[in-house]
Amino acid sequence: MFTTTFLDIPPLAGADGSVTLPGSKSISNRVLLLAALCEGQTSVHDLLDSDDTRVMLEALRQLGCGVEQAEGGPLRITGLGGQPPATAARLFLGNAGTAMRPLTAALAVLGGDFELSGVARMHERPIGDLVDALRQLGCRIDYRGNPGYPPLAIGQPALRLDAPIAVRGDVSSQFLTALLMALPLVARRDIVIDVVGELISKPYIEITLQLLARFGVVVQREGWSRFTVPAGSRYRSPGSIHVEADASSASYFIALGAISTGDAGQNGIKILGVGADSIQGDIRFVEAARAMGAQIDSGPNWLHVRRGAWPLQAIDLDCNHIPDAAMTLAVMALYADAPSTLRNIASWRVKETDRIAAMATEARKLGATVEEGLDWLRIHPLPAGHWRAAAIHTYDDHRVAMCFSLAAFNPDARPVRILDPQCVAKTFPDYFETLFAVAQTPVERIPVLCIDGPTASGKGTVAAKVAQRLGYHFLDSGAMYRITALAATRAGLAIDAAHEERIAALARQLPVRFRAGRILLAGEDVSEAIRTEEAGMNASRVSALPAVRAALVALQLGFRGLPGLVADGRDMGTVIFPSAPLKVYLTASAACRAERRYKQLISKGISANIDDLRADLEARDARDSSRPVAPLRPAQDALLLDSSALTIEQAVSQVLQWWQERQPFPRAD
Ligand SMILES: Nc1ncnc2c1ncn2[C@@H]1O[C@H](COP(=O)(O)OP(=O)(O)O)[C@@H](O)[C@H]1O
Ligand SMILES: Nc1ccn([C@@H]2O[C@H](COP(=O)(O)OP(=O)(O)O)[C@@H](O)[C@H]2O)c(=O)n1
Repeated sequence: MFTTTFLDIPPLAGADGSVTLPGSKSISNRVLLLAALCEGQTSVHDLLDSDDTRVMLEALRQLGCGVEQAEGGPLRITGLGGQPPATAARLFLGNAGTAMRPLTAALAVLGGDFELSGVARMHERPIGDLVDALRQLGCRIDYRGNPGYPPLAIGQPALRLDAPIAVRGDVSSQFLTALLMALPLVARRDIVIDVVGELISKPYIEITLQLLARFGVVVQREGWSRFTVPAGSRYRSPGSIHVEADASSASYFIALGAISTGDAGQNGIKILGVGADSIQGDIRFVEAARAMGAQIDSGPNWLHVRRGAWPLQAIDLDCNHIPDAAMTLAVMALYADAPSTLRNIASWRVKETDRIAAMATEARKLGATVEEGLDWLRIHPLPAGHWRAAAIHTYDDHRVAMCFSLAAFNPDARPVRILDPQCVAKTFPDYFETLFAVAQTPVERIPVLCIDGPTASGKGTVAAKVAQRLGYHFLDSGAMYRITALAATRAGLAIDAAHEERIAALARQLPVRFRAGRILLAGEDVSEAIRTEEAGMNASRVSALPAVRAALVALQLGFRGLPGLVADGRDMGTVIFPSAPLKVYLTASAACRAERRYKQLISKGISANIDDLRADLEARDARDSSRPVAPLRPAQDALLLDSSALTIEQAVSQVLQWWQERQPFPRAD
């Protein structure tokens, strides 16, 4: 996940490949509970891993339900077979409404001695309507704190199933969902539920009914006001079940397939985890995307989207049935042949933010003409030659952030800045990583920031921090030479000109992997071994061999990936990335650098002598500067930064300021 204050997306040219989307939260927790309540074992595939699902699993374990997971395999739940589970338990359900409500209903009808509680915020979330409905049935539920709110105590019921049960449907559809999942456990006769008030969020009830059917219970419904759980209903495991990916999240990749082509033609985007037969309401976004020209094939649990009509065809659509996914249409409309109108979207005004205003304001920053009404939005296409680089404000709204990333495919090759990119965490923490994995762009469009300089000038420290602030990849090129020197020494090769070819051959095929900040050489963690002063000296020697330098070029170039790269070393700006838009030459006096290295070594518990260190680093400077190939010297267009009198933070700020001055965006703040 990008936790930076902004994320600059370079201009993107195409996309190709497949994406696996995170599982839907509402489906995940329903499936877990149903698997726990039925007979037999259920293999649950692609479960969403989130706080809410973890809380549910822990509760199910406490209730005596078998939960196993083999590495990389599905989760195996052994159901309780509708029998009263462990008859007493204290369940802590965090802030997971999708665990609290259905568990309350299920345990209340089964009976026992249970207590259900959560975090402070959970104790402010109402549950009175559900408790009232369950009490009509004869369930025994007491409030342990404020009436109408958790925590709750549940006892043994004296069930009365003859009269219809009334439940309010106009506050939260979760109360009805909870009853629908609990009542099949005790359906000795037909049980009727009457919904009081206009039922909201019908697509979520649809999901509940579909999942009940997968577990063998078919509920009859009359409109959206009366539901009957037939006598003799009984949960049966489907054996294995896939949790669908979130259909709203799919909309960004459906749009991506519709607007982009790949290097190798129109292979399109394959979306794994959700298919057109999805039980989620937002899957109907597929129809809207088709109307705009997308070519979409689908199968069980997958969609395949290719560009069809181009430019896209404008649409005029009532979006009431897909309020969340429809936001994606607003950005697709920028690539259309005429103005598109999205209607009946009044609910956008009361979501995470006023989404009508937000979409209009941000699209205008890109250069678009947008008209808005109380419950509609009209977006005019933005022709080539009129796109502007824009810093998109995201209003703590994940969907605004995800939608506007698609503007990076504009024909004018303008980058897009997304402010507060971590707002996507709400539903799709790795959204941008997933996008970058399939997006394509000519390599020269991927920005590189080079920091070169002598040893202990602070390059590595500053470069790593700059990379972190920008959300860019980080290349510590010195590490490549250090690893090569280590590999050569271990192979018994003296580091000299006589062994140049053999060491170069070794360097070309270094079995090196970079994982979570660690460096693995042939599977062994060498992160510490390459950091000794001796390893640094050997690296300096090995780096003077031209064939070795040539051998390491491809490995270094390979770090240039989306969204950008910060590279530190000796020749980043002069040899490896000569066209980088910013090159910094970082120095500090020899005395200062010796002192820094001394402190660094002492803090790691390595004994050192400051005079020796200074003599060593001056020798290293001399060798690095005087070698004929890629000598250490500032690139002609490098900016000089002497860090002798600067703190690390000051050096980082200076580099970021220079970087910002080269960007076409207004300042992030
Ligand atoms: N501007 C600075 N002021 C003070 N100490 C610094 C500064 N920059 C770096 N350091 C410290 O100097 C040491 C050497 O920095 P490092 O990044 O390893 O240098 P290099 O990569 O250039 O060899 C580190 O312990 C770091 O914390
Ligand atoms: N791009 C680079 C990076 C490092 N090197 C060499 O590799 C050695 C180790 O680099 P490093 O950056 O890890 O070393 P320090 O600057 O941290 O001491 C240096 O002394 C350089 O000789 C190089 O030649 N070219």
